[in-house]
Amino acid sequence: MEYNNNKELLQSDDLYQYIVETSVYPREPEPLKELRAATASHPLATLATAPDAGQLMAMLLTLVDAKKTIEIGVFTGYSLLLTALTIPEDGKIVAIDINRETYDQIGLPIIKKAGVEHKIDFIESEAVPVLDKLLEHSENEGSFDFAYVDADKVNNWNYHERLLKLLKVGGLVVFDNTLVRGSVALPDELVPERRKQRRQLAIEHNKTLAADPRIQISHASVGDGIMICRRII
Ligand SMILES: C[S@@+](CC[C@H](N)C(=O)[O-])C[C@H]1O[C@@H](n2cnc3c(N)ncnc32)[C@H](O)[C@@H]1O
Ligand SMILES: O=c1cc(-c2ccc(O)cc2)oc2c(O)c(O)ccc12
Repeated sequence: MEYNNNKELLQSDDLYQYIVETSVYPREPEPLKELRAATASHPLATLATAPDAGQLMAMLLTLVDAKKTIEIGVFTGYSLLLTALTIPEDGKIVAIDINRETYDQIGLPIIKKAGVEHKIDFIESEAVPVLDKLLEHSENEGSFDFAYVDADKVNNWNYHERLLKLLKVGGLVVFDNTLVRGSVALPDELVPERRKQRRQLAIEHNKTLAADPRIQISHASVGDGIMICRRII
């Protein structure tokens, strides 16, 4: 076993390029292309949701007819814009990030131009208190169709517990970065130091999700890995 230094999960960069060039980029809406290009020059550009993971997310949003959604972790807004473009005109997204600078500077002008800003309620805050506030109003319980979690990994279980209460039965929570560039399958000694903590958190979170009887799961090896969780009870 050896450490795969490819940017993506697949063992071949050429295969990843084949997938995005033949199936993802040709179908990617113009505003998302523009946002991906605008994000590329940011020093933290790799934080953005991968376009192949985004395409699967758009399919999931469509399949569950998502109208009311939550997003935790916005950065410049790639996954937020794809959600806003996918849900209906009267759909709503509660978008939470501790810092709105990259959203305001890079994402928002493109989101405004795309005509979907009215669907977004951006809240600049730690996410846990926002979810707790939503749960104080009983009408929010079981009312959301979809949630996307792409923020601080230490809080993933706190998000999961709260989101399960906010989601309808049949609703989805999708967690990003569940495979940490493939490092979850490697012995600790082969993992670069900078990735060890994220890898350990992902291994524990994936294990807990797999044991949670309240959800159906599917672990998809797109982007950096996404865990799709469907509330079943
Ligand atoms: C990986 S980026 C999100 C990428 C985004 N989904 C996209 O497609 O571009 C993670 C974001 O989570 C935010 N974040 C980190 N910890 C947070 C917390 N405790 N509550 C809310 N947002 C947080 C960061 O500020 C950062 O913008
Ligand atoms: O360090 C990362 C890297 C990613 C990442 C890797 C590969 C992709 O195709 C997309 C994204 O995403 C991250 C992330 O979402 C995060 O919250 C922290 C770090 C990273």
